[in-house]
Amino acid sequence: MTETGSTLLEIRDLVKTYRGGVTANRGISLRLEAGQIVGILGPNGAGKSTLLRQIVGLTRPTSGSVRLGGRVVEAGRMWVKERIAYLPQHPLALADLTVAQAITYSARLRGVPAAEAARRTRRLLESLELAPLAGRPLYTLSGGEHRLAGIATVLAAPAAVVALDEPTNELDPLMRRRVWEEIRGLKRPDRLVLLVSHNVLEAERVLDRVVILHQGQVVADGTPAALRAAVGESVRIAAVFEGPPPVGLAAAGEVEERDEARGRLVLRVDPARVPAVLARVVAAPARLTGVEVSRSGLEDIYLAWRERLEGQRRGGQERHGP
Ligand SMILES: Nc1ncnc2c1ncn2[C@@H]1O[C@H](COP(=O)(O)OP(=O)(O)OP(=O)(O)O)[C@@H](O)[C@H]1O
Repeated sequence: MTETGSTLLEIRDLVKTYRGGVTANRGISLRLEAGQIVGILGPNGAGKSTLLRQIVGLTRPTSGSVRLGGRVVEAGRMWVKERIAYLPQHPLALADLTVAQAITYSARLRGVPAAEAARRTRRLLESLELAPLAGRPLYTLSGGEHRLAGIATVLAAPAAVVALDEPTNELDPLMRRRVWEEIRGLKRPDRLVLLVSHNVLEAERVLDRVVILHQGQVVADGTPAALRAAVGESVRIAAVFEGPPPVGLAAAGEVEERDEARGRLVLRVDPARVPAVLARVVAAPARLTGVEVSRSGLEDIYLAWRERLEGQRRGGQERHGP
């Protein structure tokens, strides 16, 4: 947990048990600071959306609290609406409005003057390539178009806390890139951007801090660099051969993937071993058609944490973390 004087959002011992008995969050405590973009990652059902909905005040915690600037967040309060902008995973609001109306309305709702709201609407329609859809009601849009329109409504008047649930879900690669640029552009010393994403590789480029949830608990929390160091720095060597990959190029524990049919061999090695292993890959008695060497990224960190947790569960251990 990061301890500084500039905590904007304080989450204490948050527990959420839904009617029906599913416990989605089991005692989450976090201090989140302004000036950061924080990613909440974790497998399906880990409790990410539940956490986000409690943070924005839409889901009431079973116990524990969420405080924004020291005040308990409660749904429907004007001060909460003014300070938190939220993109839900399945947006339903404003469905009868046209794309342009929804963006403008959202800006006006947060107190943006009419002329400025119109200017922002034009800019967002342009940058997110929504101009051809400006006059279409939201309910007529495709999944990806709807998501882009939702992002535009949030960006029209970004608040002190911007909470985005899967902002790039259903978007094509070009629009994903645009949206990541817009998210990066949201970073300001007085604003906290929180996002849930499964696009770990893309998220990594914008995140200052990563919180990994697993079964409703925080299992890792830190900068991407710190989390990388915690799981051990390693280098990934992905080689493609014509025909089945040769054996014996690396130690058994270093082989992450072997695909006989595609001739693909993925190794994960200690940085000091890279020259020796690469030399063997290149000198192997099979035609090498491609090789890619990369440092471990957030996706690897994430997978390593999952492996570790599953190992602990199999071993019947109670303790989480490295
Ligand atoms: N309204 C609800 N009523 C009952 N159970 C719910 C409700 N919403 C979520 N859950 C359950 O709570 C758990 C956590 O769900 P949540 O949506 O927070 O996970 P998530 O990490 O966001 O998952 P995903 O990545 O699949 O979106 C899941 O087991 C889910 O089925």
